[in-house]
Amino acid sequence: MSTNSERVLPGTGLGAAGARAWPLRDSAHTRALEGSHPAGTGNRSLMEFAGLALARLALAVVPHARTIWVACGPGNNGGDGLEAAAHLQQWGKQVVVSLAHDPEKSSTDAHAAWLKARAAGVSFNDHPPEAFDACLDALFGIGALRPLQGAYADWVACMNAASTPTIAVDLPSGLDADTGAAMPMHVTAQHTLSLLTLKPGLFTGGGRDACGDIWFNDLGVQDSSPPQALLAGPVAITRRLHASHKGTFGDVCIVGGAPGMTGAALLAARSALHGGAGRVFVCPLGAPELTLDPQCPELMFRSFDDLDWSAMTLVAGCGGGQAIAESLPLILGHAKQLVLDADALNHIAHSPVLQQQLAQRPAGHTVITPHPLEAARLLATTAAVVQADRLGAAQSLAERFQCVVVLKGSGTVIAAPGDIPRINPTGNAKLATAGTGDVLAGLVGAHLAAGRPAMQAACEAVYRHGQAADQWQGTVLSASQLCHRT
Ligand SMILES: NC(=O)C1=CN([C@@H]2O[C@H](COP(=O)(O)OP(=O)(O)OC[C@H]3O[C@@H](n4cnc5c(N)ncnc54)[C@H](OP(=O)(O)O)[C@@H]3O)[C@@H](O)[C@H]2O)[C@@H](O)CC1
Ligand SMILES: Nc1ncnc2c1ncn2[C@@H]1O[C@H](COP(=O)(O)OP(=O)(O)O)[C@@H](O)[C@H]1O
Ligand SMILES: [K+]
Repeated sequence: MSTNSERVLPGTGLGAAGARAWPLRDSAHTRALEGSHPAGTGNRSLMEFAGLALARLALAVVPHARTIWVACGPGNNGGDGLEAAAHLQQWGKQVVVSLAHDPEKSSTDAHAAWLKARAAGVSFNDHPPEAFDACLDALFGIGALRPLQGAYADWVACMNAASTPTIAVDLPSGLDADTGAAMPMHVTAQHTLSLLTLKPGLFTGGGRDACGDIWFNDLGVQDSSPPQALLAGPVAITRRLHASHKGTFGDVCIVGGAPGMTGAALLAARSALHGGAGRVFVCPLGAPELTLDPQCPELMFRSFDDLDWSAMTLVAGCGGGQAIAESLPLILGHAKQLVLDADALNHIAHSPVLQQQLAQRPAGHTVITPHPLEAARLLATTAAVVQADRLGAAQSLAERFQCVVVLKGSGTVIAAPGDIPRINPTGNAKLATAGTGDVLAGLVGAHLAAGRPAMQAACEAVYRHGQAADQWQGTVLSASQLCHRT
């Protein structure tokens, strides 16, 4: 029997992380939606649809499994697991269910599912079977609020230690559905079936590592209300008009590269060039004697004081060190379009005057690209706080500084004032190497210079940057190599 769920990540097609954009909905919205469809569709409850979808997915991804362990929690997530257990047992599998609660005290639907599982001949055991071919994590979904302890913690440890696949019901137990923050004890699944809605926490922070492949089943409920976030879709290929010239694609100027960090400016510049900018200038703050990049002779080197950059897109801060500080008032005041990265952001974080200047720039012309620590400095908090709610942190930065924010890391978040935040589906840990952020800043500059609105420029650049890493065949990807492939 084939699955009736859709695979969201990884998408199908060459290196495609996400084949299309998906609406993401948080747990408060999900509960409200559930409340408006208490009986599901037809005569079946949502839990019955969920259980059938789970059983069908299990059969599709582990078709040869004979013994399936279903670990069920006390809430409706456990109920979904019991529904699936009944189906799998009826389809000839040996199903062992573990419960650590009194099923007589469950919700009406979960109690009915327990009765069904018993009637189907499922075995019940307080301990996991000695050997199992697959496991369903039906411990906790959107209702898990506290750290997992006792039998639940033991079962999570057992799932994570097993060499057989785990399929998480709705979300991996111990993962926050809204933020992607993972509790110290959480399930690391090979597959996750998100039910009724796709939750944002699956795609950012700890989500990607905890979920494995991500699947979705809407349980037959259509929802056209505005989402709380969007999973960004693929970038449309733009055709270059025949009658175009280098001026059509805009000028990018890279200001950065303090002593010892000239490479950061060069990486950003090469990336802007390969990303499609018409002309790229470099103002190396720490190496005025530098007049040529032999590996990229297209780049033009100028002194920042002598160049008329007023009509260009500026990318400021890559390897900027202390040297970028004195230029920032001028840049913030006069750059037409601006990307701020690294040390530019660190200086702004320490200066209320620069912060005010940033917030007062004309709307829609500025993109900042902090990693979590840079974001924390700007918000006067810690990287751990930022990581605990990446969507919230990015949106706060966007509102506070009135600009587009690219909060980098696993599941990069792109936010703009008054807009729905996006989570980028592309990219992987091959990008976790020095200089890839400089490449991204240059690429955002190229997309801005080509005339894209700031939010679109940021989303496109982040998607392409990650896609290049997803399509890279080698195990190691250097920033220099990445520049050429975006
Ligand atoms: N909503 C929907 O649209 C649909 C929902 N569906 C499914 O229902 C799931 C949500 O169900 P849910 O609301 O019952 O929450 P769930 O995640 O089972 O956990 C809550 C229970 O766990 C307990 N508990 C929490 N932490 C604990 C801990 N550390 N250690 C021990 N106990 C702990 C908590 O106890 P309490 O806090 O009340 O003491 C409560 O009893 C959802 O993810 C999806 O799978 C689908 O069937 C159909 C559509
Ligand atoms: N595990 C990962 N998954 C996806 N993207 C990642 C991962 N690790 C790093 N990246 C990406 O790599 C880039 C690193 O940027 P940054 O931390 O600024 O590095 P640097 O300052 O050395 O250039 C960002 O675009 C980030 O999103
Ligand atoms: K679960």
